[in-house]
Formats: sequence, C-alpha cells, structure tokens
Amino acid sequence: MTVDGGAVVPFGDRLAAAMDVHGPVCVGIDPHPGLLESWGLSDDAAGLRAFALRVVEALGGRVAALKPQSAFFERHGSAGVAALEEVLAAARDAGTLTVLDVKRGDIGSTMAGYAEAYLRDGGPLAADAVTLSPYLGFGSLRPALDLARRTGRGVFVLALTSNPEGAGVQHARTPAGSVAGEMVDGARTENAVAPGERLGSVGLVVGATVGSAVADLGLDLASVRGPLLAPGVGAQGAGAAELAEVFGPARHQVLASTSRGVLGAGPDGLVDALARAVDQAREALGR
Ligand SMILES: O=C(O)c1cc(=O)[nH]c(=O)n1[C@@H]1O[C@H](COP(=O)(O)O)[C@@H](O)[C@H]1O
Repeated sequence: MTVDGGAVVPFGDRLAAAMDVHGPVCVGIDPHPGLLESWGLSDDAAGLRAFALRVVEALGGRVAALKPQSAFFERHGSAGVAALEEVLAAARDAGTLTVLDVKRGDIGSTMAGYAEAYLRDGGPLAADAVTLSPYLGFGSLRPALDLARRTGRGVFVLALTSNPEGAGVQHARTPAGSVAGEMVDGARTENAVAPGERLGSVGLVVGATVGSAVADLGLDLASVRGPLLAPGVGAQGAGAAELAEVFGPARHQVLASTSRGVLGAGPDGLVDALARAVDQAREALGR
C-alpha cells in the first residue's frame, strides 16, 4: 500500500490530494454491451479488456479516480475478472486511485472474505476503495471497515442511491431518524477516530439525483468529514444544478461520478469529455 516515510497514507488524504490536482470527478469504467458496440469492440472479455485499458490509458494520471464496475467484468466469468485485475493494476501503474464498484454487503464473517478480496495488500483484486451495501446493518461492514483502515484503503457506504427504488428503503423512518441517517451516523463515527485526516476514509454514496432528500431527512453530510461519491451525473440526468442542490454545505467533500457521460464520447473523445465534466463539477461545487 502507499507509504510515506514508512507510514500508510490513508485513502481520504490520498483522495483529497488527487482532487486538488485533477478536480472533483471520478470516471466510472462501465463496459456496457452497447458502449462496446459503439466503440467497435466485441461483447466478450477481449472487448471489455480493450475498452477498459483504453480508458485507463487515456484518463490515467488525469482524473481523481477511476471506478470500474465489477458486474460488467463478472458477466464474462473468469476471463472478465482477469481483465478487471489487469485494469486495476494498470490504474495503479498510472498513479490513479481506483474505487472498485462491487456494492458488497453480507453477514460479518462472510464480509471478512469480501474484505480480504478487495482491501488486502497484494490481493489481485485490491483497489484503493470499494463500494459497500450496508443493508444487512452498518455494523455488518465491520471487517471491511477495519481492514481498510489497517491498509490505508477506503470504503463508500451506500446512503442515498441514485435509483428511484432506493427511497422506499433509505428514507424509511427509524427511532433514531431514518435508515439513510443511520449510515450517515455510522460513517461520521468511523471518521471521528482519525480527526487529523483532511478527508476521512469512510465515504458515503449519495446520488446527485436525490433532489431534496438530504434536506428532507435532516442529514448533516458535512459532519461526516468523509468523501461523498455522487453518481447520477450525466446519463442519469443530474448536472450542475442538481449537484449544488443536493450537497450545499458538504460540496467540498463531493466526488462527482460519471460513466456513460464520458465513455459515450468514444475512445478518442475521452480526454475532452473529462475536461467538460470537471469544469461543470467545479462550477457546481464552487471549487
Ligand atoms: O455505487 C455507485 O457507484 C452507484 C451508486 C448509485 O446510487 N447509483 C449509481 O448509478 N452507481 C453506479 O454509478 C454508475 C453510473 O453510471 P452512469 O449512469 O453511466 O454515469 C454505475 O456503475 C452505477 O452502478
């Protein structure tokens, strides 16, 4: 793992530094069959490998983070997973942070297996951070939270997702407030253990499409002190106005995430599309 004078540098600090240099945008590597076709590539492991490595080649060293979506690799079985391992290694070689989007969540003892898969030094699928689903209870994520802390990695816990179906579960009221509020409280408590970090290493996923939900549920996202991964920008319809509305005082923590909005520009248009996405996000987030 990244070391600075022998010490592990926490993910939150590494992400904050990368956002300072490259702006507050993360590009998702989502090799949809339709995108492969429009890039002139086959819908198989060779096609997605070529697609994903081209994205890393074009954007590595130019973007705060790359976020490969595991499902699109897994759908091609072991050859697809091998391509994912190569993509993670290529991003590492390019000096670009990776957020592996796997949305894992399981009972604690099985969660330890997932944690080992993605957050252990030297693991073939190790990334700088992963997305986690806390809907077996925030506490079920403990093995991943602990291993990530030990290895200087990060996690993004789903709080308010960008899909319309998420609200029915995530807005539900609980004695302590709301289901999403429990995720906010959990992340805040985790990050309070390391108050010296610029950004904590336990982030939340809050979709840029969630409208007034943050305000309606009374969530204090700024107090979490962790990064806020904001998917929904681009293909799902969110733009500058939505980012500004959703995040308000927490806007300095936002990592705006877009996949098809950049990938749809084709293999030769990626760098320009990234620059446009960064300009838009900087303006929306006042950075
Ligand atoms: O965790 C995520 O990244 C995620 C959470 C969420 O609430 N909504 C969401 O769209 N995502 C992911 O973000 C990406 C969005 O892709 P585009 O809609 O093409 O920008 C996909 O890989 C989704 O799985």
